[in-house]
Amino acid sequence: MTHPTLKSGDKLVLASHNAGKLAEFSALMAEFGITVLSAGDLNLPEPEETATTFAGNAAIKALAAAKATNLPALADDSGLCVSALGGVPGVYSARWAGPNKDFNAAMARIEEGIGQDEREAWFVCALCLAYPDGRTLTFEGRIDGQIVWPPRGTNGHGYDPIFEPENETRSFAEMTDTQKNAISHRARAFAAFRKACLD
Ligand SMILES: O=c1nc[nH]c2c1ncn2[C@H]1C[C@H](O)[C@@H](COP(=O)(O)OP(=O)(O)OP(=O)(O)O)O1
Ligand SMILES: [Mg+2]
Repeated sequence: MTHPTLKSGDKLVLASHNAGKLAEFSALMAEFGITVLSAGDLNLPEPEETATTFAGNAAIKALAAAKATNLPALADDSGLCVSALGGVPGVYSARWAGPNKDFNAAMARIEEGIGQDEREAWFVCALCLAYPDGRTLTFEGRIDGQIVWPPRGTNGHGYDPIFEPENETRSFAEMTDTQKNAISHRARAFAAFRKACLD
């Protein structure tokens, strides 16, 4: 075993205000004995996500939380990239849903922008682990698939109802948390984080 950066009993701040992500992380983190505190529990502000890359925004969020709490912090920046839209909404995925988090409108906007035979899309997740002293480690995961219409399923969050991963017949929203966590962009980024920092 190499030197783990986090061990059982350590505290980790999950620097996300997104309930759907937090539910997925709590399942992924369950077996490690790390005490997870969320940004919402700690009343941490949501920093502006001013970077143009997922990794850049994950670092902004993780560093802000680590400095505010004096604890290591893990942030997730993620989004849905649509090939026919040149990779948009991408880092703007949350902003497309607006302040009221209207993902029905955001999903319709995607469908309106693409044709019947240009359905290719992928989810990206960048995870950044930051320490109060400013050190950072970044990990990425991606899953390819296609945009389906109409939206299908009621599980999950965000754009899950219109994303069908490749080699699957169900959308993410038709899968259980366990099924999604076996293949998702977030799970793939988490596996890299886990290998470097937890195992
Ligand atoms: O597995 C996913 N299934 C469906 N939709 C997803 C997923 N992963 C990211 N997404 C979409 C929705 C989310 O709103 C946006 C990420 O934006 P992003 O800024 O990283 O997250 P956020 O603002 O919701 O919470 P926070 O920044 O506090 O972690 O991309
Ligand atoms: Mg955000």
